[in-house]
Amino acid sequence: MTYRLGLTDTIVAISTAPGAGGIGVVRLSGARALDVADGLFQGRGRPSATKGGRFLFGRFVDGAEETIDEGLALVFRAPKSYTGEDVVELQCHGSPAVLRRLLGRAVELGARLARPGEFTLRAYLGGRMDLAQAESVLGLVHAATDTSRRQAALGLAGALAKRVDAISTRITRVLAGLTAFLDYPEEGVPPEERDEPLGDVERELLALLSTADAGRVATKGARLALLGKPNAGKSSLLNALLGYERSIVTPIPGTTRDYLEATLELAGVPITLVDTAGLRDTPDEIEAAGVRRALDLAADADLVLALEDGSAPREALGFDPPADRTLRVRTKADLTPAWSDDDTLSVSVFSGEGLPELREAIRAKLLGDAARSEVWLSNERQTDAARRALESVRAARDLPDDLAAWELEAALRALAELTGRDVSEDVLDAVFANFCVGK
Ligand SMILES: Nc1nc2c(c(=O)[nH]1)N(C=O)[C@@H](CNc1ccc(C(=O)N[C@@H](CCC(=O)O)C(=O)O)cc1)CN2
Ligand SMILES: Nc1nc2c(ncn2[C@@H]2O[C@H](COP(=O)(O)OP(=O)(O)OP(=O)(O)O)[C@@H](O)[C@H]2O)c(=O)[nH]1
Ligand SMILES: [Mg+2]
Repeated sequence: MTYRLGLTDTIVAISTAPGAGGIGVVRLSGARALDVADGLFQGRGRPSATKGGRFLFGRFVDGAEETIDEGLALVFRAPKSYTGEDVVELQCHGSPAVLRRLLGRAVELGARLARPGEFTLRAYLGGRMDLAQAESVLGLVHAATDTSRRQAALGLAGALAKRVDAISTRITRVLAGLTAFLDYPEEGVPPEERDEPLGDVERELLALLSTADAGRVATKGARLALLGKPNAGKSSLLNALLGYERSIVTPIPGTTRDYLEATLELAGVPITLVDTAGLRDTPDEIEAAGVRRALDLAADADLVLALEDGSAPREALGFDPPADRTLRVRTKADLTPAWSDDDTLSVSVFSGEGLPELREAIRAKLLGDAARSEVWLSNERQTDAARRALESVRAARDLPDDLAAWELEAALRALAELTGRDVSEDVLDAVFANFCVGK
């Protein structure tokens, strides 16, 4: 399927969520939107005779002029609309039956059902937003937490494109200098016109790339696995973080056998907590399977909480925690400590001590410095483009002027791809395929 086909069609879709709602919206966009609206709406005036930015009250009628529902027709005239084309919104009562009849009537009158994301695709192709903004629309539609909503809202306002454009401008300036000097190779470009600005560009790209993990975590959420020896207090900590007794706790080592998941929101990030079987060698086949599973879960987790009982003599963890994504936790801090360690957070689920610090440490580990950054890279497509730009800039720094110019051009292309000024149809297909119909 390619999106470029059918761009002259007038499209229609139900834009509100499925199910009953106070109000439902059917949206039309394209050259014939006003005609189609004329054919199914009867009010004091005709949509085609209405100025942009105005609405009409009336009734929606079927082919036999029977009333489907009463409601509003909102008229937007090209180019002042979401898509940049003529748009009519039919706002009716939000029942699936009404919405389907309206949709069917619009199709009878010549509109085509919109594909997922097609309204936003038209807005993009019409130059009303860049690709990063279109992805932010998707982010806003799917925002599960306030952090992801905020990032998407910033993206929609063009914050990412603005930051990328600033980087591109610096590269372009260096490139212009290089090109000017290409005719006089014996002189060479002075460092303040080449090495210094490229160093700045490299640092800016690195800073931008450091936000990618946070962007991914904010949109997709993170998985946190609790690991440790039997009786370390894993299930107790899971329950304490959740605020309810999800997992069985007993004084008997080996209580948790299969893993168990629960979700919560922490620092605006959707988190899946995974409780696992205590790590030990055991002849019990079921428990041993649970232990193997625990190790697999740790390998896949975004963050591992490695728990050790602070009230008992310290023993080996029983596994190799992944260094860059582990937080070490000393449990049962309300009891007399048997050991201590500066790199370990002490918590007690009984007294509650250390729990706020643990939440903060989780937040810092997942979001890092990005929490302070204004804009984040929010998906793999954007991150990949930024990474390629960085590679080219780095390569350019070590190359003679003529080859460096070639690399800088590649960096500029990668950045243009990031904001979507230079993308292939395949990329567009991939981006918009994730949208829902009506967006
Ligand atoms: N009813 C409704 N609500 C909605 C949308 C919509 O399409 N319909 N949106 C869809 O995502 C979002 C708002 N986004 C929009 C962005 C631009 C225009 C628009 O018509 N812009 C014109 C006119 C501006 C003006 O009159 O000042 C323009 O920019 O030229 C409409 C919606 C969220 N709420
Ligand atoms: N005093 C004290 N006891 C705790 C604390 N956390 C857990 N315990 C006790 O330690 C015992 C084991 O706790 P669990 O949460 O079941 O430990 P686990 O790591 O899930 O154990 P397995 O499922 O067997 O691997 C229970 O008796 C808990 O009440 C704590 O903070 N303080
Ligand atoms: Mg347990």
